[in-house]
Amino acid sequence: MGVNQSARSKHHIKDDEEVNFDHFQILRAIGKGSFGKVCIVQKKDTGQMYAMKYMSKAVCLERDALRNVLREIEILVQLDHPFLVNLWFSFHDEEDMFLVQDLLLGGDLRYHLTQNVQFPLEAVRLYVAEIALALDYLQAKRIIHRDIKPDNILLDEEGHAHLTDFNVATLVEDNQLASSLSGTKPYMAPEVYACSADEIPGYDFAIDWWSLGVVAFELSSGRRPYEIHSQTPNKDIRSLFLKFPEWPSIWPEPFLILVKRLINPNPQNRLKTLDDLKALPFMCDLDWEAILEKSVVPEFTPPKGHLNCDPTFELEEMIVESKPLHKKKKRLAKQRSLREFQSPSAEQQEFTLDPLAEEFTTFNRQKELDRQERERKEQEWEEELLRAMEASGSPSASQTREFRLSDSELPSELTTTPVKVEKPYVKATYNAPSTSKTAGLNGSFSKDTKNRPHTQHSPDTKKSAWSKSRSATMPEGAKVWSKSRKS
Ligand SMILES: Nc1ncnc2c1ncn2[C@@H]1O[C@H](COP(=O)(O)OP(=O)(O)OP(=O)(O)O)[C@@H](O)[C@H]1O
Repeated sequence: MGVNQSARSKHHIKDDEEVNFDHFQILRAIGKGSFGKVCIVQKKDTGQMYAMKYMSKAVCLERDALRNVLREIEILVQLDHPFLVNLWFSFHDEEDMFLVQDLLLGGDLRYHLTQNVQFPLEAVRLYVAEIALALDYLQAKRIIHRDIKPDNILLDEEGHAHLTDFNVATLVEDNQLASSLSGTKPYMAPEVYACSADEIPGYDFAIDWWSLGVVAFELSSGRRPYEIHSQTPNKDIRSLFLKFPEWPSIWPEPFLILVKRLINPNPQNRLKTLDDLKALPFMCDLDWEAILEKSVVPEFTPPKGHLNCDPTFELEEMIVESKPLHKKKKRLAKQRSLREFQSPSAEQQEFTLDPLAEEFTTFNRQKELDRQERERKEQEWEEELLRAMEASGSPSASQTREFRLSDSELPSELTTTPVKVEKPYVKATYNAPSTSKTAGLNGSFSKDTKNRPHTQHSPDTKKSAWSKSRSATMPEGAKVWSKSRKS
């Protein structure tokens, strides 16, 4: 479904307008998670397609999951990597919170496992390399994902892997450890369980590399190294880790070494850096630059011609859903006009349902990219001007630069100001300092184990990494929604 040029200009969004639900055309439902649903959308002004995940505020509140979503968004706005599912926009309305992300049409690895795809080792090698690049990037930003599993690795149409779902991710300060029992049981590292049993003070990035090892094992054999399910008691899981897994005998030695180094119960001896991975015999002849540029062709290409997802999501949204997304506009308009006739106290009630609304981070990556592009062009223009002046015998570039105003001398809203000085004319460019806003999340995030099979989330009680990360800087496009609560 295309949006032609005139239709796009009709949908032009003003610079000062916040992105919202009306800016997207809903195309079809493609997925469902514990708290939200996912559909394909098209941005009306640009025609660009995205995946839009939307979560009911009421449901999240009821299941004590609101803080996790706010936290996920705060982490996502800081990230941009070829092997992550990147966030483009986040916003909310009275009913839902929306995350608009890269659209990955190749399906998740869990879907392909259930379709009995037998991944060749070459394919697994590339997944490991791509996810390892993403982990290395996250590690540099001090983020532990904590939920690496086939369900959270989405393929694009060519078959490249992208890590998603930062719902239980955490940000740790230097020399700090994470400590909560978070993740999905069969993929959780031994030290996560040991920490929950109070035997160790915490764990670090090494847990993500363990999970990557479990994923590599599963993709290459169709089973996991240890027989662990969501109901397996933690103490039984811990005794399972005392034995070595049964390694498939058909695996070639270099691949076996890779998996053994990842699934090492001792985090000190585990493979946990990109450099260590690159040095392994199974990985050492890879062209890592080409991998990062996605120019290595994946061995497994997701089937084209049909959506790689369960088709029942679409039917469910159309038939069963009591608040279907495609009827949202009408529904909200009706509710809003109804509210106009209600007492202010009813309006207050709405806000009591939405206690964290003021901490929601609205985000617009497009705006940020546009700003960067504008700055790049201004910079180019200035350099060209200086070159031309030098060539024509005008004051040298260094002399000319003396005429530039410093940032502090210019009004903050100024982007480009021609300034007249003694001849020749000099253009002073205001290079806006990268502004940062501080996230306003309070406290730790909550436990929401009840309705989420295989997944446990709980607060990092032994330290408050997240509360420390409250001062994390965010890109220009991010801002904390600041509508004051009516109380
Ligand atoms: N960016 C995306 N592009 C394409 N499909 C997606 C995208 N994000 C999610 N999906 C699909 O939608 C499904 C549901 O996604 P969602 O993140 O809500 O669920 P989940 O990871 O299973 O959530 P949870 O772990 O919270 O239960 C995924 O399994 C995936 O197949």
